[in-house]
Amino acid sequence: MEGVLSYNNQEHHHQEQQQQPKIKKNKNIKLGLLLLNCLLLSVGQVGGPLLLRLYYLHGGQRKWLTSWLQTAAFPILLIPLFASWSNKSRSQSSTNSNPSSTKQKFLLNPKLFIASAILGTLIGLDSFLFALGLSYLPVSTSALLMATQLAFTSVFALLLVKQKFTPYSINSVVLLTLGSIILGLHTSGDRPVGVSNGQYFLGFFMTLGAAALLGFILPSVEFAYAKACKVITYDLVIQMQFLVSMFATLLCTIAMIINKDFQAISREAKEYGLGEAKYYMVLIGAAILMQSMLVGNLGVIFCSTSLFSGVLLALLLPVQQIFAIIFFNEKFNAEKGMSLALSFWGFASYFYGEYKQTKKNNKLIISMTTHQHQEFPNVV
Ligand SMILES: Nc1nc2[nH]cnc2c(=O)[nH]1
Repeated sequence: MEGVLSYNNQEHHHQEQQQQPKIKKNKNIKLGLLLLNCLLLSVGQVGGPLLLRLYYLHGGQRKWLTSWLQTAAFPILLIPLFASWSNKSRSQSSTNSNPSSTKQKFLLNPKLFIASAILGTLIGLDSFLFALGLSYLPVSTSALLMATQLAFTSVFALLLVKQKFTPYSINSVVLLTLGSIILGLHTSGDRPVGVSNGQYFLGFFMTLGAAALLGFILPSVEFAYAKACKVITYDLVIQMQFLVSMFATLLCTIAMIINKDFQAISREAKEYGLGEAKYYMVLIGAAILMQSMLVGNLGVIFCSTSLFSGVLLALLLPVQQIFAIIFFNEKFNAEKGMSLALSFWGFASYFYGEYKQTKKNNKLIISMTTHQHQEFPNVV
């Protein structure tokens, strides 16, 4: 008996040793994916709205066109999708493994398909609200209203995915919200020229609506992943991103057709302040960057949580202002500096909380494994 136990112990130890590098490798892959998605989200969220603003600044007026641009670059997702498919079929043919699984290219079940359609329609609507706000409001007011986005995300994350809050994450939400409010409170760049009272208030409520809607969408994505009844892989996430963007683009395309926006593009290009070629470059650049933002967003939620994605978006608000200072010669003032400092502090607080939690979880796993190993040496 003792021999069997010690044999099983040895075997268990051997398997544990074998699994450890695998677990570590998976952890590293997930960390790499998280960093990549943070980068995609950051580049898109800073650059995309700046290019949309550049479109409005030099004569662009089409709201549904700018909404459409926020998701229309979704066909570029076919590149990673085809790369992954061909990679899989190559590795399967080389190992001669189950050929039927090669056919399983479409990973979404009906539940996820419906979720993607609903989320896509909501994102299309959010894009319109966001685009309208961007055209009627000064940057400062827009930032002030966008400050509420993280609060909305936190509340919906609590309701939908039972997000656990720690003193660090609460501190982070408060600091980041405060940072964005300070950003909005400076009154220098008030109502843009040519914007009427009515348009100003429309922009105000539309931006608030966009903040609330995205605050709802982010935890809903996490909710959809959790309720999918399926293991969520990154391949599946890209397929979902493709569908979500496709449905959002469909909504905006219908609105553009009704509004006769497609016919207006060439006319607008000819009259654009920076010239025709730059007009198209701005549109294409905005579309690619906004797609990058969406892909990064859904990816960050997959690797982490919707709350983290909301925290990152809030941090990027003052960073966007810094880039506006660099590229649009906007003024830098004390409020912008203070907002940036508070946002970095909030972000650092969130990270420290996560770091402490991960350390605690790791300790718990180690002590549980050792305990289980001592109590049930035969259990692998
Ligand atoms: N609501 C909302 N929509 C967006 N679309 C692109 N960026 C944003 C954002 O920060 N908030």
